[in-house]
Amino acid sequence: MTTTATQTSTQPSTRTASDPAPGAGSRTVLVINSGSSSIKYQLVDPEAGLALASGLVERIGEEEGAIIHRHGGQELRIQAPIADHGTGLAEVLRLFDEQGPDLSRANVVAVGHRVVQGGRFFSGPALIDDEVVDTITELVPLGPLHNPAHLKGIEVARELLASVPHVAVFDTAFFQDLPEAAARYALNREVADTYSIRRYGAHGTSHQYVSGEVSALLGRQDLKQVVLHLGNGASASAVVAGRAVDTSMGLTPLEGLVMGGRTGDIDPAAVFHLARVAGMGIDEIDHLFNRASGMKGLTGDNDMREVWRRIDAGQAQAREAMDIYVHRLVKYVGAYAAVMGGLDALTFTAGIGENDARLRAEVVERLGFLGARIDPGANTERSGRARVVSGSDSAVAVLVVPTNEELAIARQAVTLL
Ligand SMILES: Nc1ncnc2c1ncn2[C@@H]1O[C@H](COP(=O)(O)OP(=O)(O)O)[C@@H](O)[C@H]1O
Ligand SMILES: CC(=O)OP(=O)(O)O
Ligand SMILES: [Mg+2]
Repeated sequence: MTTTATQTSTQPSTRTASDPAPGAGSRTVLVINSGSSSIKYQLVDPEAGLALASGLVERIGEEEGAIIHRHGGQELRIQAPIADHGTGLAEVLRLFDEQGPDLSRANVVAVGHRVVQGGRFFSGPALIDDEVVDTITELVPLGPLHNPAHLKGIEVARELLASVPHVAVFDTAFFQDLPEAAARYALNREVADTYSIRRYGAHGTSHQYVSGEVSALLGRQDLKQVVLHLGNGASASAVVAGRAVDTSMGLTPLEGLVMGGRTGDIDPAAVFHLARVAGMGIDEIDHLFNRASGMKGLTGDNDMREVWRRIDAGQAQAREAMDIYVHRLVKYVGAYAAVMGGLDALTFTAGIGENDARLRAEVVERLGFLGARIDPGANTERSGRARVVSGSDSAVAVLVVPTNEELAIARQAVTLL
């Protein structure tokens, strides 16, 4: 295990307190955002929009894991293998004990848990009890990469922080009342209804938060918006006047855009074909589509920075993979503009959306037919702040808005107290 401590100024988009002690009487929420191979966390003062501490557990289950814990302007980095999400979270709580801030003195009023798949059961945050845990467990087949991680996190957190309420905030909640034409597949009605097969979407907490920030930034509530959440998982949403009208993830977070390791859209007949002709089993195909495809399956690496390095080194397959990624994005933005009958604002968010100026420029260039024009200066600015990156001659406002699922989760969690 190696440990390094450094001064840091890189922080999530929640303002970070240089003085780690929350103001007298201010309430805080500990938010746990378990991804497929990582845990992001923040200790948040939801009223002030202030992160008192934040961090990240990376590469869970791999040979070389890492934990980054930030608070009071300090960043502590620990390198060690992390077996699973339960171990990772226990380690994070130990770091709070050892490095601070002291959770017992931080007036923690709730623990907020991100849960990707809530199926048709949750249209808002839920106080976690055994019944809610059972429902999240039943939904594992519809959130195979995420719900098992959330369950581990919930189990460990409820055990170690037993005196505060735990709240689940679902990625699917924002999409619960999608128009039926967007949510229902043209699958046999009886089968679809018996097995609850419909579009549930995901990343909804992020799409709701980011589209709300865009409305505030542009000073308009009636916007027709497309939000592109481009992280390791990636999704697009169409939002009209604050309500989601379509989204690219479907029954599970597999459908839609090209992702780090997931195919996104693919003809379901590929499944029949691989089973019949290649003799593959259903779990093998699941792994192939969910983990061994996307940018990783096309180039050998799921990190967009590495894909660009390979493009710059002249690797044709990497350039082709980027073309597939961009093509899919352009297709979705065009389709959603048609669905909404126009497009006022196009926003990029999450790890790739926020940081990859080159990708944004390529996508906006291809959307020139809609009148979209990038401002190269604003696009390549490295401030990390929410901003408009389109030119003054652009018919569509193009923006970069850092997502903050943790702050949004904290704000929703306190509504239940
Ligand atoms: N400067 C950058 N340029 C391009 N991609 C980046 C950059 N920084 C981070 N990323 C991408 O962001 C991804 C992670 O995004 P994130 O939203 O944290 O995903 P997740 O929540 O799914 O883990 C990484 O896979 C990496 O490809
Ligand atoms: C739903 C989903 O894909 O989440 P993430 O991007 O955090 O893996
Ligand atoms: Mg994410």
